Amino acid sequence: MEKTEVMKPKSLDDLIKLLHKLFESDKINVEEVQQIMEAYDSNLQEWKQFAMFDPTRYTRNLVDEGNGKFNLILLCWGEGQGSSIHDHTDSHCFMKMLQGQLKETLFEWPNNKTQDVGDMVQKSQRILKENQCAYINDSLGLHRVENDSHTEGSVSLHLYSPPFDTCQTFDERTGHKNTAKMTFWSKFGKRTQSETTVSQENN
Ligand SMILES: N[C@@H](CS(=O)O)C(=O)O
Ligand SMILES: [Fe+2]
Repeated sequence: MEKTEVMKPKSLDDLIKLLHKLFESDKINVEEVQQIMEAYDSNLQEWKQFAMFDPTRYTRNLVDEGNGKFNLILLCWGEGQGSSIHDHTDSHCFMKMLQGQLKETLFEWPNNKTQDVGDMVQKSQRILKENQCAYINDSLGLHRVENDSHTEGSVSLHLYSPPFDTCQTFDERTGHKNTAKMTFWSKFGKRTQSETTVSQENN
């Protein structure tokens, strides 16, 4: 089978330009987006302005609003920090590693919608390495992401389309579900104000 040439972004700005082009169309090609994000060679100088860590939890830093079609968010994961098990609100989720590693654990949806059902079923687990780009949506399952390094922070770049600001989180032992509001630690390189001190839920 013929392999189509993958465009290689020359910089983070170039990647963002290419993404704007791709998302002009109503139909998005998941593999193409994934390949282009993977083809960007992470360069600290280009994204360090967005990288802000919090000692208590992972941070979400808005990089670009994608003309309303997507959100591009840089996530900073301190040593041992991770997310709870969550869904992605019917959006596409691309996750590109910029620094360090992250462990991604996939879970099945709990099958009883009204009652707690006990331990959630783990489907698979993998380590995401620098420059790799992973993809998930709700039909593939739920996930939890963790930086299990004791010595190094991790940084990842997430693209969500369409954008969303709430998701569902799940208790690993019971399958019990909650709605979480997702907030930004910073927007376009500037620390966001009081709204985040009121609710710092992420997930
Ligand atoms: N989906 C999560 C990060 S992750 O664990 O994939 C978020 O946007 O906060
Ligand atoms: Fe996620």
